[in-house]
Amino acid sequence: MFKIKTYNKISVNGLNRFGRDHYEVASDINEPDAYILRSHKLHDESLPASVRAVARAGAGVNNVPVADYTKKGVVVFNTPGANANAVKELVLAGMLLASRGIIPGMNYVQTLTDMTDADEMSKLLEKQKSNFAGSELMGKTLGVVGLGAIGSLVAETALALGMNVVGYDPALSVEAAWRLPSQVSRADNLQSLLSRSDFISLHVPAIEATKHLINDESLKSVKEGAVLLNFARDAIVEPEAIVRSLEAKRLRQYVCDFPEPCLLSRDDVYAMPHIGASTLEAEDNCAVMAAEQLKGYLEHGNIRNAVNFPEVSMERTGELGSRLTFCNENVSGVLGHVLSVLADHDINVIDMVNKSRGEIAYNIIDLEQPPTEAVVQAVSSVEHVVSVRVV
Ligand SMILES: NC(=O)c1ccc[n+]([C@@H]2O[C@H](COP(=O)([O-])OP(=O)(O)OC[C@H]3O[C@@H](n4cnc5c(N)ncnc54)[C@H](O)[C@@H]3O)[C@@H](O)[C@H]2O)c1
Ligand SMILES: O=C(O)[C@H](O)COP(=O)(O)O
Repeated sequence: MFKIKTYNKISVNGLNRFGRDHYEVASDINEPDAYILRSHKLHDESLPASVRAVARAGAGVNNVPVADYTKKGVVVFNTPGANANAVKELVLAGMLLASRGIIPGMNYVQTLTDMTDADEMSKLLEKQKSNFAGSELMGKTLGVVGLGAIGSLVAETALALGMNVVGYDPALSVEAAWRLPSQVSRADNLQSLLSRSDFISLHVPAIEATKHLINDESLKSVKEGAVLLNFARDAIVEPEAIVRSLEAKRLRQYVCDFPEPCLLSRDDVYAMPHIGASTLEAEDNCAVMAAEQLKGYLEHGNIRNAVNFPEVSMERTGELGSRLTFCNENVSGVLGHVLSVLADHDINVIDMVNKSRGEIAYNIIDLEQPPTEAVVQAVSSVEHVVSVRVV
């Protein structure tokens, strides 16, 4: 029986993937084997020794102390791309809201509650509507910072609307580059993108390198009257610098999914309560993907879409309970040492895989027979071995 502790509201379609004959799933559970969560912040919480894996049903893992968990041999998963379409659609809404007098126009209409005559109301609205005129997206330039799962979809949609798209992503993966429409032109640096764009949309992770990427200095490069959209994370922008740029009428509008106190009560800020991924579809996609990844790891030791461990998977060759998995510090000699422990105990290896990522290595070894507790203890005692499981 595996125990899964949930944080946040996780889609039931995802949680149902954990068959209750083999899984206990609850928000309040002792000695869990794994967590499944969304934005709940784990930094200030101690981690029970029983936890072997954490699945973030979503993209950003800045709410998880990944480096610390890696040292403890805890695998951290996310669900790449599973909520990208939801965010893309909201970014599109954000661009439209910033281009047309939709919000002020609708707010104005709601002030006319004293009017009783429809003809009179119609005449008034026809007279007032010029106050809410806007402009079109077609022909404007969108700068996309970060061309991963969300950024590439935003770029594609903008092109379909007749916009020009310029992108900046110094860490672009080969896979992401293949996904990118060829019409996206490449900016050599952030300044170049900012100076060319009427709309700027941020789609980078919140990591040390992106902290306050948008600050007083970078905002100097922004084209006068540009709109900045931040559906990525609060930490990527310095909010006071945004306010200064809006006051100076350099930025025309800031549209974001991460409100902060200094941004409130301003007509030039449209702030949403972190709803980028809050659609039925995205919540299902993320939860199902997170659950399947956890199951693959807990039941078979396979790792798919971890942010801190290598991608490792191996067909089972032995019976249930005869697969040994372990992770170790990525130094030479550990695997050899473990294999000699197995040989010393007369245990034959049927199949194995060993992969590393940064400072960690991970191994799956299928054995001819289930290892005894003494064997597991002996493997756990090998220098640099961080954690061992039998599945
Ligand atoms: N508002 C929401 O509800 C919501 C939903 C999903 C994701 N997000 C946020 O959006 C981020 C991106 O999500 P994604 O699914 O596209 O992730 P992703 O990993 O597919 O893409 C991120 C891209 O950013 C690039 N990047 C990294 N550092 C960069 C830098 N300094 N400058 C430019 N590009 C850089 C990476 O190379 C990658 O291509 C997430 O990390 C999360 O913080 C928010
Ligand atoms: O990084 C993400 O996937 C988003 O910010 C979504 O967060 P949520 O799952 O809390 O809505």
